[in-house]
Amino acid sequence: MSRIKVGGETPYDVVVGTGVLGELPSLVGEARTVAVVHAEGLPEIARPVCHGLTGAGYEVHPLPVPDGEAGKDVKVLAGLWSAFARLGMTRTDVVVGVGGGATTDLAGFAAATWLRGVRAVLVPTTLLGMVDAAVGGKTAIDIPEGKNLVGAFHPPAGVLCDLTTLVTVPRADYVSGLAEVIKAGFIADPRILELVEDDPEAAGRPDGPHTLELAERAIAMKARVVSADLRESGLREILNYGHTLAHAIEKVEGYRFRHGDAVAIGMVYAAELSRLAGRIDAGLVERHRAILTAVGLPTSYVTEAWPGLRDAMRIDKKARGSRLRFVVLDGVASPGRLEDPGEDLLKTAYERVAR
Ligand SMILES: NC(=O)c1ccc[n+]([C@@H]2O[C@H](COP(=O)([O-])OP(=O)(O)OC[C@H]3O[C@@H](n4cnc5c(N)ncnc54)[C@H](O)[C@@H]3O)[C@@H](O)[C@H]2O)c1
Ligand SMILES: O=C(O)C(=O)C[C@@H](O)[C@H](O)[C@H](O)COP(=O)(O)O
Ligand SMILES: [Zn+2]
Repeated sequence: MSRIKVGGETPYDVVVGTGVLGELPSLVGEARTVAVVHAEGLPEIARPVCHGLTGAGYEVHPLPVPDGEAGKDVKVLAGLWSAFARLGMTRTDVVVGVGGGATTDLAGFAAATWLRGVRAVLVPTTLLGMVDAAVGGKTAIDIPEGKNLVGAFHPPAGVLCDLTTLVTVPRADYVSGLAEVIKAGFIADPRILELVEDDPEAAGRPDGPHTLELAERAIAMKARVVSADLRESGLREILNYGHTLAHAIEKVEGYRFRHGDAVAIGMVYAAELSRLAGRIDAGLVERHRAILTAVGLPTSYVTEAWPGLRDAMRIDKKARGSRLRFVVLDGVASPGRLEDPGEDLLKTAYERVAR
């Protein structure tokens, strides 16, 4: 078991290991009521969490929410607020979020907004949730106008990553999580890229020889970044590599497209932009395609979708007024920004990603 420290105004631990559920009460700390927000399709994963907390003396209330992205919805959030009111949740009580990144984003936002903020402890049960979504305090829901447009920075009080939960994750969802691990490799940790390239098949399995190391490396990278810049005033933007196009794809797909798959395509797009801007060579762009393809991630998207995607990108959170800003690379582990690239560059880069 390892404990990765996240610093900042409200420091917390990310506990990572196999069979570590017993650590949960120590992360929850003092509370009377614990509301366990979990994906409704995962009762068998929520049950041991609730059981462990009840055994530790808490008053535990399971609150099932729609699975996946369907849960990141204002009506679902309002349902949680009503449930918290019925339970009489006070500022000393705790929300525990159990599930994939979508469920922990929702649970975190519910905690951020209830009574203007109560503690959230997150128990991510997908690779993507462990290495990215549950760490760093970004919480959000989607609206038809765009992805994660309503949310808050609300760091969790603790994160528990029990790798045993990964064995039931559908393969496509596991591989989708690898996109964020690979993102961590390109922006900050070349060793991640080497580990995946050495044996892409093993990287795509939760029982692969390097699963723990890959997860720990990605979490440690994110912990370093968010410890220094919780509110994304600069450095934290690097975590958004590939996300400008990714969020546009998710929006035009009505949020029925896996986040990590969209990030994979978005990273190839950002790499193409980097190359067209003269910042990296073609070899590094091809390295993106090769590693993503090797693990089974998509690297291209529909040609005709460009006008809709271009429109959707206008509302990207990194934009300043009408000026788009992209995270690009100047090399592996050397992220930079590309300001207001111009329509020709944006379209030409897309043509290289289109199929
Ligand atoms: N807050 C952040 O910093 C941040 C970072 C990255 C991604 N995200 C968000 O995370 C979401 C994507 O997360 P995700 O890829 O985990 O998707 P997800 O939450 O939609 O989960 C994918 C599917 O796996 C199921 N599942 C979860 N755990 C399981 C398990 N142990 N066994 C079997 N099935 C399981 C879920 O019910 C769902 O159907 C997106 O909404 C994205 O925007 C947030
Ligand atoms: O933590 C961050 O910061 C990230 O950008 C991580 C991303 O992987 C994640 O998808 C995040 O939710 C995107 O944030 P957004 O601010 O672009 O909605
Ligand atoms: Zn992401």
